[in-house]
Amino acid sequence: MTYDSARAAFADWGVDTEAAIKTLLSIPISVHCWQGDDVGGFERKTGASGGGIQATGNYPGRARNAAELRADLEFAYSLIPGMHRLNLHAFYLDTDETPDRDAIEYRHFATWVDWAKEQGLGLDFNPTFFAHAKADDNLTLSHPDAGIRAFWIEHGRRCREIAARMGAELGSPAVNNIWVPDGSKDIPVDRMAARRRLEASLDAMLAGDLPKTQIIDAVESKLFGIGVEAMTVGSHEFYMGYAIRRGTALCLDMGHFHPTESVADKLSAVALSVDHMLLHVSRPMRWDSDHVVLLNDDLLAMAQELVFADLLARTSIGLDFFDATISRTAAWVLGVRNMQKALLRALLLPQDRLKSAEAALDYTTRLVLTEEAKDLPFAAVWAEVCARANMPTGAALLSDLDAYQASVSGR
Ligand SMILES: C[C@H](O)[C@H](O)[C@@H](O)C(=O)CO
Ligand SMILES: [Mn+2]
Repeated sequence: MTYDSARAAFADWGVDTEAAIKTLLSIPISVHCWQGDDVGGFERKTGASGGGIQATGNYPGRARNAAELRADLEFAYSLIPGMHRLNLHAFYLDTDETPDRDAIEYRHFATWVDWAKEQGLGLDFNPTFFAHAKADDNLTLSHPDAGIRAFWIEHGRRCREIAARMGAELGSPAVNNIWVPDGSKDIPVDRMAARRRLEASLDAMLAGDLPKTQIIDAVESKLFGIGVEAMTVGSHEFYMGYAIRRGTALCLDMGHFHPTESVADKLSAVALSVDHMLLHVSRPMRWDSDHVVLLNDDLLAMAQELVFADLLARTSIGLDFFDATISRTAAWVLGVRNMQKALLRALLLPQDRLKSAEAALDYTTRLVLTEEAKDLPFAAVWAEVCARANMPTGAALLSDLDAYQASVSGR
């Protein structure tokens, strides 16, 4: 179907495709750097990821340094319509120096900022509380040892300063997301003490106001991880309460809840108590497996909630998956484009008619419209978005992805 016919088909439903395209192109997606190198980071001395997160697979082409990662990202962005962000973890510093985590400084990330300026990207940031000897107990900010807690507090404090400087340099606040792996493999007897220590460490780390125009602090909960099956210190209830008490943003990772829970359903509930939300868009399979996101029901529901609940302006959309069994650049491109397709579909739905039917308790109309709308020509509008950006769709996308993959597979 041509775009003009699609536009007319949507107009019959009272939907303006041009308005939908304009909104879609205004939504930045924060692309996670860690898909490009299997969450390895570029410190010159780390071992395994630890913290219960691990990429599996050995596909050729992993980025081995910041320059390779930037080249891979540039390629990925070249196939993603719109202007986006990069989500950088602290252990992706770009320097010949070997500062420990409690000694990193802005200058160790300056090349990333220069590059982001050149590319017109925003930056987001994350302290890295894993892949380090002082995280080997799967305890960091909640560690019983005050010295270890102090080390991680200093790391987190420095990361906030770095993130704020990035935000200032780029004129767009950096979301600084805090995820710690802390937990217990077997049943603990003093959960309260661990949670009190985490709260106190977070308070120490987040002490001192930084301008909201430069940084948005966020906290990320998790249900469980490998090696911390019995208890995660930073559970959902812990961080939801913390975000409300301390006024931070709350990160909802789609892989960090029980598999039967709908993370989309949480958005409107959380939004009543928390000003800003961060999404880690992911695809858990049986557990927090971080598969590449598909255009599936979970993603469509998430996008629909963002649009219908009018939450786009106060939700940062980040991705969090890593698959080393396929081309890493293809994983990025596919994942981001799927998020965009889901948003576009939500923007193209007859929102007002659906909401009116629901408000009138006319569930028949709501169901019929919902189901019939599934036949609308969304693909033609997406193809138009890509054509205007000079980017391929369909099988032609694969040729571009394959060609780039071939150029890096000798790494
Ligand atoms: C690398 C990320 O910080 C990490 O994936 C975290 O966000 C997470 O989701 C851990 O399970
Ligand atoms: Mn996450």
